[in-house]
Amino acid sequence: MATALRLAAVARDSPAAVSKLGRERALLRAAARPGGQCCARRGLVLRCQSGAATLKKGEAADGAGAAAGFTVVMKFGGSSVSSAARMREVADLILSFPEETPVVVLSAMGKTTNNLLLAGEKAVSCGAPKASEINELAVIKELHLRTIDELGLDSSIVSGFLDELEQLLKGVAMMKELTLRTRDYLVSFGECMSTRIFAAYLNKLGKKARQYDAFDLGFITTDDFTNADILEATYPAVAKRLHGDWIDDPAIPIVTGFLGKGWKSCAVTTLGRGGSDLTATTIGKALGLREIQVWKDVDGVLTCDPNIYANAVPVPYLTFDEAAELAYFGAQVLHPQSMRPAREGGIPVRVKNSYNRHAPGTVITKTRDMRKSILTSIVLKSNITMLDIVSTRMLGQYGFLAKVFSIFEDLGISVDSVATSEVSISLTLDPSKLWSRELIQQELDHVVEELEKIAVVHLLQHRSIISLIGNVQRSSLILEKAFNVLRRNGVNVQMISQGASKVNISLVVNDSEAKQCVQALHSAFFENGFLSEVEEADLAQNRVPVLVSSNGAINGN
Ligand SMILES: Nc1ncnc2c1ncn2[C@@H]1O[C@H](COP(=O)(O)OP(=O)(O)O)[C@@H](O)[C@H]1O
Ligand SMILES: N[C@@H](CC(=O)OP(=O)(O)O)C(=O)O
Repeated sequence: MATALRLAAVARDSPAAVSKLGRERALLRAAARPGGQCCARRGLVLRCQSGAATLKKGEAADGAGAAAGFTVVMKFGGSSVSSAARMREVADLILSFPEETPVVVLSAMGKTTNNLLLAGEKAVSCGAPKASEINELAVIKELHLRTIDELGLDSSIVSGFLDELEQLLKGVAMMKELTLRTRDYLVSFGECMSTRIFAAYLNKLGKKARQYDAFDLGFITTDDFTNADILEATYPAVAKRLHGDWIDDPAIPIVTGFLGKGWKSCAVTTLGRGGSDLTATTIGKALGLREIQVWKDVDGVLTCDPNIYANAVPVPYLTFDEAAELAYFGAQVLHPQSMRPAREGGIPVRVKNSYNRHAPGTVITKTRDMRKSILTSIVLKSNITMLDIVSTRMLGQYGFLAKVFSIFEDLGISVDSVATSEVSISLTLDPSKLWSRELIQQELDHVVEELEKIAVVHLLQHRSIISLIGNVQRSSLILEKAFNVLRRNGVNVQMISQGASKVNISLVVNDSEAKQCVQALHSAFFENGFLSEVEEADLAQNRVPVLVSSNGAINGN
């Protein structure tokens, strides 16, 4: 009966989960294995929580936050909590919203994740006696101990983790090997320490806080180490735990971003770089909260990457679809998968600047007013690989596309943008793969080898995808303007692709000309009065305002 209820809750939470019930059943059995409430932190395998995914009757994931008093998720990235001063600032920011009862999600401090990865890589080849001397280990120790000291906390909060980290690096050095599983365990130290420091600091300020490791809280994932997917059972498990703890003893939850627990391995997993955004939106959906806030070091989602072009300006509103495309095509500001739970839960996401808290930021919702919108943002993904595949079969022979894509399927490589004709296909390889690993030359050679059995293949490297995220109804105008700019700059576009949702037009150019293209496109679309010219023309033609939903459907005229 309890299992049936749990499955019903999973099914209600998301109809898509129904198809996964077999796996969920096994997962629920795994979650119910004895092991106590508390996961053993030390060691690569975590004990499974007892009844992690149970829901009592009437204890729905939807609205559980409201019942427990939680109102928002506030996620702070590494840049927001990079020092003691920043932790003070973030605590002050949270306390400046006394009307809110937040669930707080934190990333690792500053560049700690990068440093942990570098330390792991160095450990593989440095030899066990030298593992303690790895420079990045010293940087991590110094940062965390200094932060503890400056916040007036007890060093025992992190000293056990720092000792264990050193032991782990020695182990890697002895084995001369860093598996993906060990890599995930290694990087988990960053979030485990930042959240403990911050929770202790809030408690010191007199604001009751409770630290949670996501892998202990109910974040259940696939076992795809370094790029795990969150499973449906996570939602009721997280809701139940946060809700229950709040009822027993109210305290602000401080949750590790980025981490989960593999459903088969019971080991620590990570959600891909930047995965704390996904942790935040998952909690938002699990608790049915009013809003999900992701606090960054920029004034919201910008018209392009400020590192590529400093004149980028904030985009005030986005749909979930626009934000997802933007993230998927390489805008580092959001994790590519993070919009999914927010969209499913219908919960607005607000991207804010923790260094400039009064800036309005970007609000991401299902629909938005598109009256004045033409181009929303320009995204650049460099160093991608493009394949030109021309069939050696006769014109009109069917099955060519199927054959090509079955080769990619067999080799486990995802394809991203595609343009086709009767006998040829141009495609780029999925940049989301690059979040977790580089496609190595060997793999590319193998793809070409397989494809050459049915086609003539050209492998083109050092290409960039420029993605124009914009208004569904204005694609001709966007294309006209973009091609004008590119022609004036002497750039030849090598591939064009417009997805079915039409919020994204992708152009492939050479890496060497890509930055200059983005700058020229940005100044043409956003800086030279183009928008007002179009607006005036629209007014003259009496165009009617439209709303566009996140799936691209047009509401209104
Ligand atoms: N379109 C964009 N809008 C805003 N920031 C962007 C964009 N593209 C890239 N970025 C980069 O993303 C960074 C913020 O994301 P991230 O580093 O994940 O923040 P955090 O660590 O605070 O979560 C910015 O500092 C900026 O350099
Ligand atoms: N610390 C992890 C997870 C994360 O989300 O970080 P950030 O919020 O700083 O992008 C990373 O660096 O990937």
